[in-house]
Amino acid sequence: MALDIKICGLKTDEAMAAALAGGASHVGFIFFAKSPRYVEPAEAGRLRQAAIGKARAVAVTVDADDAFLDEIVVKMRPDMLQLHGSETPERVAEVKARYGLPVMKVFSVSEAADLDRIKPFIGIADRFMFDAKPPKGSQLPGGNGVAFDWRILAGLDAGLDYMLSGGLNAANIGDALRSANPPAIDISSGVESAPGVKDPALIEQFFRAVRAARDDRAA
Ligand SMILES: O=C(O)c1ccccc1NCC(=O)[C@H](O)[C@H](O)COP(=O)(O)O
Repeated sequence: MALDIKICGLKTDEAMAAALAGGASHVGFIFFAKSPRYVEPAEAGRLRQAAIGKARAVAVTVDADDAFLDEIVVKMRPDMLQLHGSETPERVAEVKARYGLPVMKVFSVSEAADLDRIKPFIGIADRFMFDAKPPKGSQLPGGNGVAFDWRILAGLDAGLDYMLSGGLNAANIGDALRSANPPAIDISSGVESAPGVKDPALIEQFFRAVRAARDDRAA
């Protein structure tokens, strides 16, 4: 089974090139002003050109209003919207209808009971993302480089389409894939040399680690 891989928080041509060279299926752009990964919608629109025909460009927003989403959709032309705030099922449905784009709804989790929160979104969100809860005091709902216990995902319905996210890196991706066998993964801090600074060498190393883990499983 193909594994989708999203590299999130891209801001430079070099990082985009490394993500695409590694085989990213998705590239993510952050529209949350407090994030060190924030990009202006027009700049994301320029950067995402390199991904056309290669990877899906994802706009990551946090409880964004229609005016901001309109600007992002017009200037960036995303292939998908990632809703990383406390959007309700009604809001997810509204966003999908307004833009006609697939929506990925994010849930921060730490224990199996947290997974029940997806129930009202089934049939509305196109995909889910499970990320770690932000550490106390963090200003960011995502991109914190913190992992959760991936084993809680093992009980999910086998057909559920989701991305495993939170604190992944080249050293732990093998464990994550073995523990949860997810259909897709997402990474940001784990391929950075400093907050918001993507390192092409770390991106390459991450893809190598993913391939090695998958080769091990196939052997
Ligand atoms: O990355 C951010 O700065 C960010 C800010 C606000 C909302 C979401 C954000 N990131 C979303 C992502 O999809 C990240 O890739 C995900 O949270 C995992 O991040 P990390 O633990 O650093 O790999």
